Amino acid sequence: MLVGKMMIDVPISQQDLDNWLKDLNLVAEISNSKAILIAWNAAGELSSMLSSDSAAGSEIQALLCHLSSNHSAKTLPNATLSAATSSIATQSKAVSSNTTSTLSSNTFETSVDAQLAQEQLISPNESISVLPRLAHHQITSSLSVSELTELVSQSQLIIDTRQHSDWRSCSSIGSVICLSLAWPSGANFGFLCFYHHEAQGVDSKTLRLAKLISDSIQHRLGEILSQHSAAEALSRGAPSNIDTVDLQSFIDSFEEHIWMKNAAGIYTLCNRSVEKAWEMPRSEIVGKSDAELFGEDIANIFLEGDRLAIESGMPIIVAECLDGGETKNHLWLETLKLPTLNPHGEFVGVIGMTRNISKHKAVEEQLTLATNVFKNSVEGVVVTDRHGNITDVNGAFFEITGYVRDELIGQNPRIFSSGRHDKAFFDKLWNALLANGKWNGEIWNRRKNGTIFPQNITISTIYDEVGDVRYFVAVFADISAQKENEAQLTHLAYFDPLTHLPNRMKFMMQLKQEVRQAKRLNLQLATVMIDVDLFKHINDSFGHSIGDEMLVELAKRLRSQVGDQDVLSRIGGDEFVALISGIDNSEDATVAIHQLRQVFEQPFIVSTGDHLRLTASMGVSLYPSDGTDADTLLRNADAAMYRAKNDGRNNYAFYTESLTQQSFEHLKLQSALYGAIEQNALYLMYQPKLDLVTRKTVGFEALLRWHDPQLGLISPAVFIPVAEKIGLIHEIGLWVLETACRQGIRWLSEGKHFGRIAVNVAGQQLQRSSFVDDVKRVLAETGLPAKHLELEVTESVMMQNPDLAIRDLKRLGDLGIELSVDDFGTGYSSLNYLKKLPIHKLKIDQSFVRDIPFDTNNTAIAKAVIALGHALKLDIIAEGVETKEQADFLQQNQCDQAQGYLFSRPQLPEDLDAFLS
Ligand SMILES: Nc1nc2c(ncn2[C@@H]2O[C@H](COP(=O)(O)O[C@H]3[C@@H](O)[C@H](n4cnc5c(=O)[nH]c(N)nc54)O[C@@H]3COP(=O)(O)O)[C@@H](O)[C@H]2O)c(=O)[nH]1
Repeated sequence: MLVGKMMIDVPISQQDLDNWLKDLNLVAEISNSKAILIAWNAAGELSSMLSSDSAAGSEIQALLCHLSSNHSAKTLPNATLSAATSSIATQSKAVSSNTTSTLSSNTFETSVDAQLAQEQLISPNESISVLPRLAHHQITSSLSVSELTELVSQSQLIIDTRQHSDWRSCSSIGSVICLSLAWPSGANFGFLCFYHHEAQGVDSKTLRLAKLISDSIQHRLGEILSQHSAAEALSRGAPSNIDTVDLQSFIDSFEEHIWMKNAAGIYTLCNRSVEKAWEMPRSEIVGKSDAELFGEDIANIFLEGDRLAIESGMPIIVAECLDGGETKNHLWLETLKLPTLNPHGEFVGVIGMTRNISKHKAVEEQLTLATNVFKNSVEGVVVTDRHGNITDVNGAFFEITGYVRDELIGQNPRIFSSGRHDKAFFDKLWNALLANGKWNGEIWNRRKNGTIFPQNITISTIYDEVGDVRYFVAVFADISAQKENEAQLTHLAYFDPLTHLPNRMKFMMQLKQEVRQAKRLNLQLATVMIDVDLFKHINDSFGHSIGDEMLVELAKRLRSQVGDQDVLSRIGGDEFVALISGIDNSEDATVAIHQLRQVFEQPFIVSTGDHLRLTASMGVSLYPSDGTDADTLLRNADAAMYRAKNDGRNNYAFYTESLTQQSFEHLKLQSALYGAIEQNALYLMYQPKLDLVTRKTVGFEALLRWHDPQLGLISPAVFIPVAEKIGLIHEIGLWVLETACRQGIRWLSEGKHFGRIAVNVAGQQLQRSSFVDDVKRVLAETGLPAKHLELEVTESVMMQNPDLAIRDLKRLGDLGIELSVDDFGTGYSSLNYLKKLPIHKLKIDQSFVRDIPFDTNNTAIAKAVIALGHALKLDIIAEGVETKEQADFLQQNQCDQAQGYLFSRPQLPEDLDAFLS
């Protein structure tokens, strides 16, 4: 059975109020008590208040406060309580504005004064203010009328409030009767109280009288409701009987499920949608209860919704979820439940209109899920509008970037720019994003604290219904740790953990790359395999940790001996391999080997304090002569190394055996050259230079000679390049200059005229920044006037760095030294530079002098050089003149000077008297 306690909004006439007040006064008088009637409208507002004693305001207030505080103390937290007095006054105003419920003379007055009086009357005084305050909403909604009535009916007759736990605090009331008043349907109307300030003041007789009045009022309420319903129906012009067939057709036309249950909860009506949804015909639905149709669990859910609607007395919307079991989806229903009354105001049942909102719920669930994913994602998420302005970011984003929300909303993501990517990168990104709707890649961005970090980021375009760009969503992960791990793994994969040198795999990659480049640029390479001799003995005798120490130190030493462009790798326990690039021939490789071998000259001082010595065997293969691919080069270097080992260790070998021989020669030469100066093995010879017209001596060229006790006479054409390679050329060059200058001084002191002594300057000498100062110092130290000195610099050296040459040669020229371009015609001279160079003379290379005047090419070149030199106002000297024909030709073609075997071979100074005047 459904129980209805709805609020009913039917106005009460003044006449009825007056009559009820009279009854109240009468009983109050008979029983020597005070009476009060309080009524509510459908909105839960105080609509009528009748009192037998207009002066009993504080008692009424206490009564109200007591009832409400009693309730609110149980159900409402104090924090929800708000100032009450004005609210009660407002209620009074609502009462006064209702003309049908105007209060009689001994009710509260409706005039403004009376309202004010009432406001004062129910304003909190000292004693009341300690009670919880009564707010409008507490009476009207939080403390519902039904609850209040329930409280009232529970305490029908309290003869001594001090003995009653609920009433003990209400000190102004000694005894009280409270009766609830209801409409015929059971809906609350209000309540009736008789009270006395003393205990026992209200007795059972008063109770009987009160019940009489209560019954009378309730009876009258039934009549009022009937009259009101009839009048309403009349004014609407509604038919008294609804045609049920038409009604059925009407409700069948709705998609929603429409049904009606009577007061007993039995279905009396349903539409076609219900039949379809419940998969049963109307005949099986009508006449049955929810429990009969659906079983107890579902029935309870439906009945709970009905109960809420009936209790509230108003249409309500309830959402009901029916469990679809494990295999099926839940069914979500949203039902508008409307409690209905008959014309007599009696509850007759509930009308329901149900929609299936499962789809809506599913979308809602998806949204909740998406929101939670967004919030809780460990990846940073940033959303921008189509202009790129940030509209949302998630928590992970803050954690990763260090920004807070307010700093980001409305900003453009370019504030994270690290500067690592150029415009072309972002152009590509945007093109992909706009063309494909998606872009994924790695970006370096900047945190708020300025540090930059790598992200793996996916940017997606979100379009609206018409396909226009609405948002961009970027989801990214900070991959700093991943990058570090990758770098560590790469290092582990490609580098030796002990020495941190590239390992075999890395070496092979580099070797392959170098071979490709050497092929392209026509270069040569040397691969040097280095195997430490008998390293096992070190490990066995001193332990592996000492062995490791020595390998680390050895790696360091070897690394310091190879160039920045060269590669040094540890490919095995005691095996290293060096890749030397930028070599022109096997001699260059020999020089590199010599340098590598030097690292074994010093002992290795290990942590035990021991001074240990190592030697190594080395094998060399050259690209392209010993192999044109990486594998072959390494294999052949290895084979050469084994040959060196077999030859007694502490040795080296070229893969091509003849090169090994050459290399040994070269090394011998190299070693011998180191001691040549100290051993006085170097000396100078002088070759006269003559004026071609007068045939008089104009000078001598100083030519270096080396006679080694073991190796014999060695040509400067052989040892000067070696001296350059091993860095001895500066020392040797200075010795030549000093020796030539001293010879000049000697001749001067002997009164011999020699013109100028010409000294050859190697390229490396000129490149040295101290060269000009060195020359000045030698002139100063020897005392030779600069006008007796000439320096010969080859054309190719001058043109290597013409700007530097111009600067230094000018300084030398300013001293009074004459400058000649040696081997002219063998290199490429820029005429532009040539005319800027502070030079005095061009020397036609002997290769062009040979066979003139018979060789037409050389003849033409010689003529051209003479013409060019003269055009630049330079003297021309021809070298290597061996025949009279050559001399005649040169003379006829205005060549100024000549030197060569025709006139004299290079000779010792004491043999040159014939050329000195
Ligand atoms: N940096 C230095 N280079 C030097 C020095 N001394 C010599 N050199 C250079 O070595 C190259 C070889 O020199 P050399 O063997 O001395 O040969 C010179 C002459 O002896 C030779 N010559 C002279 N006349 C004739 C000839 O009629 N026929 C012929 N076949 N050879 C002849 O020519 C060389 C001249 O050299 P240069 O005038 O310098 O071109 C050589 O390049 C020397 O420059 C030194 O102290 N420092």
